Amino acid sequence: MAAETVTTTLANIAAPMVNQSDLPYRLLVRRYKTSLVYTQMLLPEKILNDPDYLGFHLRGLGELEDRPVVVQFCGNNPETVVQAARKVQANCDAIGACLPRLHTYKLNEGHCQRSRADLNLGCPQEAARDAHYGAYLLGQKDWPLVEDIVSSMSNSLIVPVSAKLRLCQPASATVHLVQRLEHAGASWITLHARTVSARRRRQGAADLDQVRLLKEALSVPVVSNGNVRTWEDVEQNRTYTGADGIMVGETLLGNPCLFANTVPDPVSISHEYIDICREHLDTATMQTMQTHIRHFVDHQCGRRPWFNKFRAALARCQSLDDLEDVLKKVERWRGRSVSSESPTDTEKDDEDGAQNASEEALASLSLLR
Ligand SMILES: Cc1cc2nc3c(=O)[nH]c(=O)nc-3n(C[C@H](O)[C@H](O)[C@H](O)COP(=O)(O)O)c2cc1C
Repeated sequence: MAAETVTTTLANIAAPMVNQSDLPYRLLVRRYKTSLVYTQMLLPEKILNDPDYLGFHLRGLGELEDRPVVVQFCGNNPETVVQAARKVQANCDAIGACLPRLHTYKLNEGHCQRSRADLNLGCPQEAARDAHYGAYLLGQKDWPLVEDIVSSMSNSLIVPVSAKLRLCQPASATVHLVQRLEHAGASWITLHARTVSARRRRQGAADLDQVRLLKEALSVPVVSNGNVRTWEDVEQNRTYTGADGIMVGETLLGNPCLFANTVPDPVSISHEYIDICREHLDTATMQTMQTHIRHFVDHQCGRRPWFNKFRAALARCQSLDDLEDVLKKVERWRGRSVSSESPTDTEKDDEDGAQNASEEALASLSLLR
C-alpha cells in the first residue's frame, strides 16, 4: 500500500479479533463502509510449522473483494515473525504487529481453557511476564525488542508494517515508545488507549487524550481504538483526537453497518453473513459463525424473553442450514411471519413461539408505559 493510499484507507477500520475476523465477516463489514479490515492475530510459529493452520488462514485471503487487508502477527522473535510474514505478504496490503498481546493469547491456547466466544483472559499473568510474553513486552526494558520486531519487519517485507498497542504504564511513556516505533519503520500506529490489565481488559473508558498526544507527536498516521458504541462516537473520537482513522472491535461485531451509520435488522444481516459463508466455504469455523450470529441478534434483541432459548438453539447448530433454521425461529419469536412455511412438528421450541411473541409484545407495551 502506497503512503497516500494508507491515509485514505485508514478512516474506518474493523479491528483484528481472534475467531471473529474471518473472511466472510471481513467481506460483510466492507459492504458497509469499513475501509480497512484486519485478520485476527496469527501465530508465526504455526504459520511456519502447521500447514493446516497456514492453509486455513490463507484461504481467500486478499482475493479481489478482500482488499485492502492487514494480516496481523505477534511474536517475541523478530526472525520468526519476518519468516511467517513473508509467507502471506503477497496476499495482503500490510502486515500489522500486535505488540502487546499475542503471546499472552498463545499462552492461553496452550495452557488455559478458552471460552467458546472469547479470549480466556484469566491466565496467570506472572507466568506470561516470566516467560517474557505478550503484555509484558511493553515494559521499558523490552522496548529494544519491540523496536527490533518492527524494524526487522519493515526492512525485510515488501508491504508496509504497522503496529497496534495499548497504553504503556505510565500512559505518558506511550508517546516515547511510539516515536521509537515510527523511527523503526512503522507506517502507522494504532493505539488501543487502555492499559494492559489482568482483570479489566476492554472495559472502562479509553484515554483519548493519549491518542491526541500521539497524533501531535508523530508524522505517520495514527488510528484511535476504544470507546466507540455508536456512529456519533466515531465522529466525536475523530474530531477530538484528530486521528487519521477509527478502529472498532466489539461494537462492529454487533452492528457490522456501524460505519455506514445504519442499524441493520438482526435477522437480515445474519442471512447476509450466512450467504457470504456459503460463497466462501471453509473460511470460518462453525463456532465463529455461531458467535457472529449471536452478536448480530444480541445487539438488538439481547433483552428479549426468548434470547436464552435462541442462544441454546444456536449452540446446537452444526451446519449453515441449522443456522438458517434458528433464524426462522427468531422471526417467529419476534412475532414475524416466516415465508409460507409453517413450523415443523419436530421443532418443539416453536410451540413456544406464539407465547414468546406475545411476551415480547407485552414487554414492548411495558416499555411504552
Ligand atoms: C473477540 C475479540 C478478539 C480480539 N482479538 C484481537 C487480536 O487478534 N489482535 C488484537 O490486536 N486485538 C484483538 N482484540 C482487541 C481488539 O482489536 C480491540 O483492540 C479491542 O476490542 C478494543 O476495541 P473496541 O473497544 O472497539 O472493542 C480482540 C477483541 C475481541 C473482542
